[in-house]
Amino acid sequence: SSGENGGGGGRSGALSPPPITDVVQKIDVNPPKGTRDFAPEEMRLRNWLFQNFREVSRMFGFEEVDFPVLESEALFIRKAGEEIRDQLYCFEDRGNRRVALRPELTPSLARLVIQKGKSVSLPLKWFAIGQCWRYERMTRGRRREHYQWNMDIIGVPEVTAEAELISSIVTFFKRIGITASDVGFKVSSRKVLQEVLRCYSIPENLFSKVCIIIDKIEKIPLDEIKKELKSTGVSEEGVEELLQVLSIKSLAKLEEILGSAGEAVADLKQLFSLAEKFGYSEWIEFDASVVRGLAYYTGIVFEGFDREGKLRAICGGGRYDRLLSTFGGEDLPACGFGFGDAVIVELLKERGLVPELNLRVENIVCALDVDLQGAAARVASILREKGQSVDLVLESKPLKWVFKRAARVNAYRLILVGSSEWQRGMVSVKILSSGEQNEVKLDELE
Ligand SMILES: CC(=O)Nc1cnc2ccccc2c1
Repeated sequence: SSGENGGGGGRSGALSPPPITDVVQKIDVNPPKGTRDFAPEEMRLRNWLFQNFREVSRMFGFEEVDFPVLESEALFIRKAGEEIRDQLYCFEDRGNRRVALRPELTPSLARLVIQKGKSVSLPLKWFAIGQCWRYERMTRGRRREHYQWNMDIIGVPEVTAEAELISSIVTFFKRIGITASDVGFKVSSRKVLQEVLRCYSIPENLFSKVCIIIDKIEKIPLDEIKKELKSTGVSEEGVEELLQVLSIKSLAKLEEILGSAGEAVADLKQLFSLAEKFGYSEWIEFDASVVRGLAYYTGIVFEGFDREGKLRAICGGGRYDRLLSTFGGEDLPACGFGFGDAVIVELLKERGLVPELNLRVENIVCALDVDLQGAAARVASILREKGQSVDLVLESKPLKWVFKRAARVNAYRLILVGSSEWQRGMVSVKILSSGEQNEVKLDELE
């Protein structure tokens, strides 16, 4: 506590002890449970990841958008029994409004599309990278926040949109050294379930609930799944038929069961043929058990998985043609995906693909005595005006310290401002890798 609060404390000598109000109780310097800090090394990796997200989005002609991390709770209240709903980070604000930290980006995107209405021309190709939140009991020790890359195409009913989205993710994986032998995409369509449920005259409004239950098929025991399905109103026979269909791993088999007339088979055949044209056939496989855990998907769904089966889904997405109308907007065909920043880093570590990202400063500039500090500042400004990075030594330090600092910031060269050279308008430049040192006129420094 310095002079500003009048009382004692401050730096000058041993005055009276600071008034009791100034003593801050020891605070916990760790971030809140389930959240992370990004110190420089972690931030470099995050920036590298996001730069690749952005570069791929740009290559696919997508425009970046963003939304508030705080949204009206109503945006996320869905009654399909999703996990994301149980873990909503929601509260009442000082204006007595029910608000929530967004658990995903798609509803915000839908909201903005409706808000823009006729003023935007279709198709929209938007991407966002945003922090998403969940509140879950820390018993599971899982994170409460992560960053998600989303890409969405609004206004395209054809499967070409889903094929384009998968192509963008494949492009991303290839950019960071991940191959089709590392990961794959399981692809299916919710229309498969829809067509089966129709055979058993299950009412449409149960469709989302059934999907959410089925999404848990690998997470909870099978008889629990059956129980939940029956309590939702699916008949014994319907449950058996559903589970039968979900185990299909080939499109041909699916066609045998569902026939060739339905949209599910037609969409999936088109997707696989487009995948061939895009050149990523070896990345995708049909798997009828993929339904994804978000209520609003209506068609093709897909998820990226690691072929060693050690990690959770890397990314996931699909078609959600009804989401806009649930917000009172005009229905618009839409599809998109979410790609989290956590599992991918685990995968990169597993595969030894985390890049070496060292801080590199081009110059470290140091005055050799205290009355040359101004001269050193001038040298730093000249270099910075040329767009160069400079770590300017801000206090008088022994040369030993300066060399240590130069190594720490991984400087390319050390520029020393000494009085005899400065009299002659020169500075001393040392290339730290080779040790080569020479004097350079100030106005010839580049
Ligand atoms: C692996 C991981 O951290 N998952 C994660 C972490 N935080 C979240 C926060 C909101 C929604 C989903 C989330 C998912």
